[in-house]
Amino acid sequence: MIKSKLLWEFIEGVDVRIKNVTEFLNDICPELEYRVAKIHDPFGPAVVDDTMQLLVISQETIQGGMKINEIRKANDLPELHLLPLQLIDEPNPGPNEEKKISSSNTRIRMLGTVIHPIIPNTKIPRSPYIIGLTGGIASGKSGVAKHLTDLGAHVIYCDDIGHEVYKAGKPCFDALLVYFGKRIIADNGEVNRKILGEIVFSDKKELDKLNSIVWPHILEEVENIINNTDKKVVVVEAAVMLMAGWQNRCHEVWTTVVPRKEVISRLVNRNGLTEEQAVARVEAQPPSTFFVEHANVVFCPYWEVDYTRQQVLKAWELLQGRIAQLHEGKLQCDEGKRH
Ligand SMILES: CC(C)(COP(=O)(O)OP(=O)(O)OC[C@H]1O[C@@H](n2cnc3c(N)ncnc32)[C@H](O)[C@@H]1O)[C@@H](O)C(=O)NCCC(=O)NCCS
Ligand SMILES: Nc1ncnc2c1ncn2[C@@H]1O[C@H](COP(=O)(O)OP(=O)(O)OP(=O)(O)O)[C@@H](O)[C@H]1O
Repeated sequence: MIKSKLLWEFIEGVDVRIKNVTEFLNDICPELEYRVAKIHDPFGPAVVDDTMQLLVISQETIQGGMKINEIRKANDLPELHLLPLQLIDEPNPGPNEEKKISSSNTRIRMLGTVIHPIIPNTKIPRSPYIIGLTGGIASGKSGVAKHLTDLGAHVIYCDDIGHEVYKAGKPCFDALLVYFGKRIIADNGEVNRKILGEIVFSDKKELDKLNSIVWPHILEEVENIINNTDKKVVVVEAAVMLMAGWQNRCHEVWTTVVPRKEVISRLVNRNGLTEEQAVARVEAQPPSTFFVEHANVVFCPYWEVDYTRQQVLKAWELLQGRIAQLHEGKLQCDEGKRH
């Protein structure tokens, strides 16, 4: 049920939420007798429990309360007295936030902030500071990367490097030709990515092989660029960051998430896929929760572009504070050379 909610990936597991509710109830009234129930549909025990008398609801869920009474009636149970509570206004709603106090607003406000603590990476030099930017297909990574470029970061696009490393004459070209054969070579003598894509995205074994050939060369090129930049912050944009284990070469991982429905509609509009093909592409990838679980900072490029920019600006300003702390010695990182 929670998957229909905005930024549901931030919602804690049901057991944690039950524990928090229980602690809250104990805190405000230790004598209270209560039972906290997990619900798997919009009604829960309210439609079957004959000991219940009263249902406390919010003004916006009155319809739900009436539906519960309808079902109780059909189940030969007495109707519940409905007690609607007034909604409390959000005193300072930001753009795209709800006008009432709500947990959606709390989740929106987490965007651009550190949601999982940053464990100092002592295996890489402290400068430049490396951000791994990842996320699912069409989740807005490139847009976020562009805002970061505007703010002064050096952005490395791994998709582009991936295309470069198997250009004719480059290190991976022969290896791909030997393994996949002439069928992947276009008339102009270059690798035909459309054909290669069709082969690897329909066969995991082939994708693993392609990755094993190409990833070490992408990483080498990324390290090369990092070693030669004069920027203080480098952003490595890679959809495959976490699958390739490149986060170990970063100080932080940032990710983008947008609702699944929106991703599918972008794939249909941007990539010209049918809805069925778009769903298949999304399902072939790790779920959005995977990216959020592994990320320190999350963006949701779902609304107007300027609002994405605001999320990125917030993250950037907070990042400057962390980098300053690192240089004051409050956070630890190795001084040594990158390897
Ligand atoms: C499979 C290939 C030939 C498809 O080329 P094509 O031009 O059609 O797509 P493009 O490179 O622009 O990638 C589009 C998207 O596909 C996804 N994707 C690409 N490679 C992979 C991969 N190895 N594993 C999972 N998803 C991938 C990403 O979401 C990416 O943003 C090409 O992506 C490729 O050579 N991939 C292997 C190298 C790689 O991992 N590159 C990604 C580095 S981030
Ligand atoms: N805030 C936004 N509002 C509306 N559309 C957006 C927004 N951000 C991105 N888009 C659109 O969504 C699509 C995907 O965005 P983008 O290319 O940045 O994603 P991506 O994660 O880099 O994609 P991929 O990895 O698939 O190349 C683009 O067509 C872009 O115009």
